[in-house]
Amino acid sequence: MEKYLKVSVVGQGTYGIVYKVKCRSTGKEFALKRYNYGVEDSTVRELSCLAALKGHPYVVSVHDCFFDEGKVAMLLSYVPYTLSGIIHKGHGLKSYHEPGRVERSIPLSFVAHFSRQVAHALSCMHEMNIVHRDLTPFNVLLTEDLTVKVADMGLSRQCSKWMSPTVVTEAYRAPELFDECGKYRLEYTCAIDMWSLGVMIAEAMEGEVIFRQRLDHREKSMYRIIAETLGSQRPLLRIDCILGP
Ligand SMILES: Nc1ncnc2c1ncn2[C@@H]1O[C@H](COP(=O)(O)OP(=O)(O)OP(=O)(O)O)[C@@H](O)[C@H]1O
Repeated sequence: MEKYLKVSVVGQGTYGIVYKVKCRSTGKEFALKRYNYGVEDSTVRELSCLAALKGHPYVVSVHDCFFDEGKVAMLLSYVPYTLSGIIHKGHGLKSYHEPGRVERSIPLSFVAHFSRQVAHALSCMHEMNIVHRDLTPFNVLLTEDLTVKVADMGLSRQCSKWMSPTVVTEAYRAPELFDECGKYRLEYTCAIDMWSLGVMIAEAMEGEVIFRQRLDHREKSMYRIIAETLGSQRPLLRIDCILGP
């Protein structure tokens, strides 16, 4: 770790803290993800999935793994933007401005661009029978030139018949993970990642999180929110935005 200087904290999640660090000799920037706990299942899964996907153009690259202050730490390429930041704050979108288009927060060309790259990464993972299980706009990172880097594989694993159902951040969780009463189901496939991708595409098109508790609603199960949103009068995606006038 002496080789690197911690510059700032760039993220904090359930499993660890992520620092921006600088190599003392080359000045090159990296992200250092230091896990909160010892060598847990999630640590091993994340490392083995990232190792299996090493070299994939749309998956974050891992460069090294060592101990930092007694905890396991992983050195990753530093990727400055999150898809969430771009959708909701427009970070990094300058090069995707389309003159003459109806004003919207996210140009359609960018939606097509990120969807294709995330789908490419998922297709490669699914071919290896790896399911990501936590695909959200916070875990889809983008470089300065807006290349997608899928990150956070802490919940990723080899797909099998029965798996833990308590996965994926609620708003992006596929309906097959729970039933109408909100009870969890153990049987699902890699298809849950495709649902999460679809929800992210809808979020980018609409500029807001699609499946969420509304202030005027009483507490509802996510299953109900999904059913009511998809069954509502208002079309979720405006087809005129896709096809143009
Ligand atoms: N390679 C990276 N470059 C820059 N920022 C990163 C990188 N990896 C992660 N981050 C930032 O840190 C945040 C948390 O990282 P990550 O999702 O890997 O941690 P986690 O503890 O597994 O989180 P979660 O609670 O979502 O499971 C990300 O949302 C992102 O903002």
